[in-house]
Amino acid sequence: MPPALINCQGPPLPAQSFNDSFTGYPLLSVRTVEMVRDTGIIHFTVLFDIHCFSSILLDDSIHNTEEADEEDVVDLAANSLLNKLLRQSLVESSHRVEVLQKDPSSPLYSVKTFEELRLKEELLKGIYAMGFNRPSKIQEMALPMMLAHPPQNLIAQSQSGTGKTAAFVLAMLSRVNTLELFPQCLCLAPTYELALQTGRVVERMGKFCVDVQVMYAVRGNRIPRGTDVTKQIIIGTPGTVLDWCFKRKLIDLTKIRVFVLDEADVMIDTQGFSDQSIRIQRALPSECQMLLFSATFEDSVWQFAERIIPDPNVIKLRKEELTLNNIRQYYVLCENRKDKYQALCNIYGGITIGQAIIFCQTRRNAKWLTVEMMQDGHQVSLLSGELTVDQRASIIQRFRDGKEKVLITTNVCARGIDVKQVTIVVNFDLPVNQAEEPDYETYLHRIGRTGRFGKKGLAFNMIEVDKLPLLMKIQDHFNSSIKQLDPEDMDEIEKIEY
Ligand SMILES: Nc1ncnc2c1ncn2[C@@H]1O[C@H](COP(=O)(O)OP(=O)(O)OP(=O)(O)O)[C@@H](O)[C@H]1O
Repeated sequence: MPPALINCQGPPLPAQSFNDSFTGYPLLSVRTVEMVRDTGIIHFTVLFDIHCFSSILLDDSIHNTEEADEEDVVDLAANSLLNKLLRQSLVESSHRVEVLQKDPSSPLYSVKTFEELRLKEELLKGIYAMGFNRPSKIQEMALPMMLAHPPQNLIAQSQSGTGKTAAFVLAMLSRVNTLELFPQCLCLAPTYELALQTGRVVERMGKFCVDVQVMYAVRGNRIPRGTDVTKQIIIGTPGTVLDWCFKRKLIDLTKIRVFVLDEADVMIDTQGFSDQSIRIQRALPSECQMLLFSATFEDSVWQFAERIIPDPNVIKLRKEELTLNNIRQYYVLCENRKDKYQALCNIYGGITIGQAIIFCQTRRNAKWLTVEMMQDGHQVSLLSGELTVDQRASIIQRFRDGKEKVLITTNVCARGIDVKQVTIVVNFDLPVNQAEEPDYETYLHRIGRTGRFGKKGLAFNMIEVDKLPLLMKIQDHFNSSIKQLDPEDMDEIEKIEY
C-alpha cells in the first residue's frame, strides 16, 4: 500500500505531534514530516501509512491477493506482549496455590505482607511506589522461597497477569550486591520486546535502588568484545545472551547468582531457544538460583522445566476455567457469505447489542465484513494479524473504551484478550483446524469469554449448510445445546434477551 500525503499549514510542530494527533486513528501512522518555511507560513508535508480497512476502501485489488486469504496463526510472543500492554491490574484466581516442595519436610512459609520479607528499605519503597499493597496469591508462596537462604530453585506456573514478573524482579533486585560491578542476575526472555517489558519493571521497582543497573542483551545492542560490563542485571534473548557469554566474553556465567527463564511456554515454541537456554544454564555455577516461569503447563513445558531447573520447588496456580454454562448459543443456516451478512444484520437490528466481537476464519473474510458493515454505517474496527502489536493494543483499547461497538477479528485475538463488556460473540465462520475438523479449544476461547464472572452471554454461529455437521460435533463435544434461529423471524429474534 503506497503511503498517502497530506499538505497542511500551521505553527511549527515536532514530528511527534503529528504522530500524537493521529493516535485517535489507529489505522494511520506517520512515516515522515517535512517542514518548509515560506514567507512566514510553515508548510508541512506529512507522509503517512494507512493500515487495515482504510486500505481496502482505497485498493480493491486486495480481494485478489493471496495474502488477504491468510488465516492468522496465533503468535504466542505477540499475544503475551499484547497482554502486557493492555493489562490494567492483577488477574485474580479463585483457586488455591498448589505447592510441591523439593523437601516436603521443611516448613512452608507464606507471607501476607511485603514487610514480612525483610526487604531493603529502598526496594520496599519501590514496591509501594508501584501501588502494590500486598503480595498477590502466587507471590505469597513464591516470594519466601525465592528469597530464602540458601537460595532455592523454583518452577512456577500461573496464568498471565498473576504477578510472576514482579516476583522474580523483586528476587533479582534483592540479591544484587551493589558493591560489585559485574553481571549477577541473568533473565532470559523470548523476544526483544518482552525483554524490554521486564526491564521496565526492574526500572520501576528498582527506582530507589540507585546503584542497581540493567542492561539488555538483545539483537542490535552491539557491545564491543572485551567491554567491561558493569551492570548487575542482564535481560536478554537466548541467542544474544549466548553470544555475549561465549563468543564476546562480556558475561562471566560463573558469577551469576540468579538465573531466570521467563515465559518458558513461549520460549520452547521458538526454534532453537530451548537448546540455547540449556547451554547457558549448563555453564552456571551450582549455587546459582534458578527460576522458571510459565503461563501454561503442557507436558512439553514441564519436560523442558525439569531438564533446566535442578531440584526445584514447584508452585502452580490453576486458571479460572472457561465454561459455556452461562452462554446461550444459536446458529443460523445460510447459503453463502452475503446471506450470513444479511442474517447478521437482522440479528443486529432485532436485539439491542452493547458490544460484540465477530470472528472470521481468514483475513480476507474479516476485511470483507468490515467494509460491508462500515458501508452500512456501523462503527466497527478490524483487528487482524498484519497489524503490529502496538496497533493491535490501540484498537483493543479503543474498543474497550467503547469507541467502536463491534470488533471484527480473526483468531489473532481468540485467546486471552479480555473486554469485560462484550456480551455477544458471533462466529461468522466456525473455527476449524487444518484437517477441517472443529477446533473445540478455539470455540471455547472465543465464546467462553462472554460468560465470564457469572455474566450471561449470547453466541451466534453463522453456518453454511455443509458445515452443519461440524456444528453438531461442537454441540456434542461440549454437551450443550445450540438452538437454530430463523433470521427472517424478527419476533423470535426480538424475544432473545441478555
Ligand atoms: N502484589 C501486587 N499488587 C498489585 N499489583 C500487582 C502485584 N504484583 C503485580 N501486580 C501488577 O499486576 C500486573 C501483572 O503482574 P505481572 O506482570 O507481574 O504478572 P505476570 O504473571 O508476570 O504476567 P505475564 O505472564 O504476562 O508476564 C502488573 O500490572 C503488575 O504491576
